[in-house]
Amino acid sequence: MALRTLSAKNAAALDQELMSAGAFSIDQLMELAGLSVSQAVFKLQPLSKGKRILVACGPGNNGGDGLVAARHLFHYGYQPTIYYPKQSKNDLYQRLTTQLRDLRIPFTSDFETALHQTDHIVDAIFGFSFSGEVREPFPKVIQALRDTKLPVLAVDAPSSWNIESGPPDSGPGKGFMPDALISLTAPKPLVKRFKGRHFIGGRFLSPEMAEKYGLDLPKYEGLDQVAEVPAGEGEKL
Ligand SMILES: NC(=O)C1=CN([C@@H]2O[C@H](COP(=O)(O)OP(=O)(O)OC[C@H]3O[C@@H](n4cnc5c(N)ncnc54)[C@H](O)[C@@H]3O)[C@@H](O)[C@H]2O)[C@H](O)CC1
Ligand SMILES: [K+]
Repeated sequence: MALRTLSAKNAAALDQELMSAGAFSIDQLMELAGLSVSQAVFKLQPLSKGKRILVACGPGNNGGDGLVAARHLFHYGYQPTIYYPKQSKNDLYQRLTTQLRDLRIPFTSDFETALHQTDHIVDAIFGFSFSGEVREPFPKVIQALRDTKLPVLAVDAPSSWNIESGPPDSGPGKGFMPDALISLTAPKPLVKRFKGRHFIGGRFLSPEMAEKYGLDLPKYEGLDQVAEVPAGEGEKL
C-alpha cells in the first residue's frame, strides 16, 4: 500500500471540508473514526487475551473518538473504563458520555490505579491539534503511558508527539513509543518515526477528496473499517 501523509494544517482543512462541501456532520465522522478505533483494538487485543480496556480521553475530538470506541467495545464484549479528566460541555461530548453512563461504563479520575486494572490502553488524549508543551493534568498521564508495559494503541498520533516531526526531545513524552497507531483518514508526517503496528481508519473519504489532498485510499477489505499498513511502510514515506 503506497501511503502519502497529511500535515496537521491539511488534516484540519480536510476535516472542515468534509463537514462543509462534503455534507458530513461531526457526529458522523467521529462515529466512523471511533468505530475504526474499536476494530483496531479488536485486532490487537482479541477478547481471549483480556477484556479490560482503559480509554484515556483528551478534551478535543481525539478524546471523542475514544468515547465512541469505548461504546463499540462494550457491545463487542469488552469492559472499558474511561479516564476523561477535562470533560467538554459541548453537546456532542455530553451525549457521548451519557451513552457510556447508560451502559454503566465506569469513569475514573485515578489513572495510575486504573492502569493496574487493565489489559490494554487506548491513547485518545491528543490528535492533530496538539501543540506546545503538555499541560496539566496530562504530563503524568503521558509519563505513565510511556512507562507502562501494557500494550498501548494511539489514536491518530501518539499523544505529546509533534504532528510533523514526531517524538519530543524532552518532556513527559520523551521516549514514548506506543505499540500500535491508528491514523485517521490518512497518516500524519510523524509516522515516519513510528515503530509498531500501524492501521488506517476513518473509511469516509471520497476518491475526489483523496485526490484533492494528494492521499491514497487504503485498501479496506470487506466490512473492515481499518486497514493495516505493512511493517516498515511508514519509514519509506
Ligand atoms: N477527518 C478525520 O480524520 C477526523 C478525525 N477526528 C479526530 O479529531 C482529532 C482532532 O481533533 P481536535 O479537536 O481538532 O483536536 P485534538 O483532539 O487533537 O486536541 C485539541 C484539544 O487538546 C488541547 N491541547 C492542545 N495542545 C495541548 C497541550 N499542549 N496541552 C494540553 N492540552 C492541549 C486543546 O486545547 C484542545 O482542547 C483527530 O486527531 C482525530 O482523532 C474526528 O473525530 C473525526 C474526523
Ligand atoms: K492520541
